[in-house]
Amino acid sequence: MDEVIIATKNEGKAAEFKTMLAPLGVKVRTLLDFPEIEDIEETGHTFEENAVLKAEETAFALQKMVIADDSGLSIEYLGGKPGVYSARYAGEQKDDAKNIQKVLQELKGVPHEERSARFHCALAIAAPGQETITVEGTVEGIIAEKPEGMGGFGYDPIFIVKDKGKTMAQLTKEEKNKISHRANALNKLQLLLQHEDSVFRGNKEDR
Ligand SMILES: O=c1nc[nH]c2c1ncn2[C@H]1C[C@H](O)[C@@H](COP(=O)(O)OP(=O)(O)OP(=O)(O)O)O1
Ligand SMILES: [Mg+2]
Repeated sequence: MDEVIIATKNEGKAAEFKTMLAPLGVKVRTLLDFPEIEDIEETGHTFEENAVLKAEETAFALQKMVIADDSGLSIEYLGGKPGVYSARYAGEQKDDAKNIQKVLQELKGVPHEERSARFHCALAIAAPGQETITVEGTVEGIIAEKPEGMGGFGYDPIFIVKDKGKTMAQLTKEEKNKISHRANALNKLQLLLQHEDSVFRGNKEDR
C-alpha cells in the first residue's frame, strides 16, 4: 500500500490523517485532491452506515481503495444529538462556530455532571470488488461551558477530554492524535489489516 485515499473534504480530518499516517510512509490524498467527485449524501442513520456510503461510492468512482471517516459528537443530555447530524447541526452550510453556539445554548444551565459526551469516528475501507471493512473509535468527554483553545477543528473547543481535563482544542496536535476517536479507530483498522493481510488481495470469494 503506497498510497491511501481518504474520502473526505474536511480539511481538519485531512490534516490529521496525513500526520497519523506519515510514519507508515504512505502518500495520503483526500477528496480535496479530486474536486470532480461530487458531495456524497449522508443518508445513513449511523456513523458506520455513512462511512460505508462515502467509502464505497468513492472507491467505485475512482476504482481505487479508499478509506472514509464519518464522525461526530454525541451528547448524553441531548439523547445522543447532534450525532450523525453533527456537521450540519446549526444549518446546511456546516459552520463550526454556529454548531458550537447551538450546543452551548441547548446545555445552558445544565450542571457539569450531566454534560457527558463522546466523540465517535467510524472508518470504512472499501475497494472495488472487495468486502468493505468498518471500525469505530470513541473518546469520552464533558461539554465545556464556553469554548477554550485554538487547536483542532469542529467541536474541539467545547469538548473537555475526560482523562486530560483540557479541551481537545487545548491539546497539541501530537496529544490529540494519540487519544482521539479518529486515532483509536485508525489503530483498530491498522491492527485488523495486519492480522488479515489477505483482505485486500484477491476477492472475497477467495477468502
Ligand atoms: O476530531 C474532531 N474534533 C471536533 N469535531 C469533530 C471531530 N471529528 C468530527 N467532528 C465533527 C465535525 C463535524 O461537525 C462532524 C463530522 O461530520 P462528517 O460528515 O463526518 O464530516 P464532514 O462533513 O465535515 O466531512 P466529510 O463528510 O467530507 O468527511 O463532526
Ligand atoms: Mg460529511
